[in-house]
Amino acid sequence: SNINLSCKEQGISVEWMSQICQYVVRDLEKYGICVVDNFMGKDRAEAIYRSVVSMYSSGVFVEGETVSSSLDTSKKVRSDKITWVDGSENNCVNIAHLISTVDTIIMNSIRMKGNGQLGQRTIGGRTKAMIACYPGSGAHYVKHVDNPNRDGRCITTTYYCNKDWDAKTTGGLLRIFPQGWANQVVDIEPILDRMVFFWSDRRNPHEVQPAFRTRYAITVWYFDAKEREEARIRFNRECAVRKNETK
Ligand SMILES: Cc1cc(NC(=O)CCC(=O)O)nc(C)c1Br
Ligand SMILES: [Fe+3]
Repeated sequence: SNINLSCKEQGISVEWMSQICQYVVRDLEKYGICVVDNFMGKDRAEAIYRSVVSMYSSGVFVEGETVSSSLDTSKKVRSDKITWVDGSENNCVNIAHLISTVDTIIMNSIRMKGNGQLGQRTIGGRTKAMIACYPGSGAHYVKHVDNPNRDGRCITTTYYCNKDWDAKTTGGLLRIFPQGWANQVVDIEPILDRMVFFWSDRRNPHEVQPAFRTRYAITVWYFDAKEREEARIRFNRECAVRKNETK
């Protein structure tokens, strides 16, 4: 089947792939969140870390849209710097492999048709990979929902490549407040080679707590085909209305 083909092409073991997909399907259905450690293997994870560090020092990162103009980072909604890659850029060969590995997992997990949420979904594309850098000194991201208004994004996948991260001293936890879990929170340390999958909608409000060391994360969002199409139709209709108004 083409699952085996894509695994062979990418040098991924079919056993590992089917194991991970079972975790993803089970945990997304049950908790709406799935954390997988040792995702790419230590060597490749450290190569990804070196790539993002060198990209950051080459100055390609830009400010994530800041709501408040205040320079004081504690008042900003978010203080990360971001850059978007599709994996073809130079020094991104390992990030390209990360993206294609997540693609294969998402496609296989959908095909496994968990009888719950995943079963009803058809993944229709994804964003590029957004590399975010929280430059330390208290950089954070306030509590938010990735997709509060049905823009099409259904699964958020975030990969961490921070070597020797110790959240006790450097903070930077991803804290998720899963809806329907009373006041339970899920604290996830952004450690090297950790992959997190979670529903992008209102089920998973989350924040990045202040980080006191440079913190990197690579995020790819996967679209639900139907929801994305409906969002596109709404967007085009709103554009048409706006055009009429300005006439
Ligand atoms: C640019 C952007 C990034 C994120 N990332 C996180 O929430 C934190 C993930 C982490 O680094 O642990 N979310 C949204 C809604 C936008 Br937009
Ligand atoms: Fe987010």
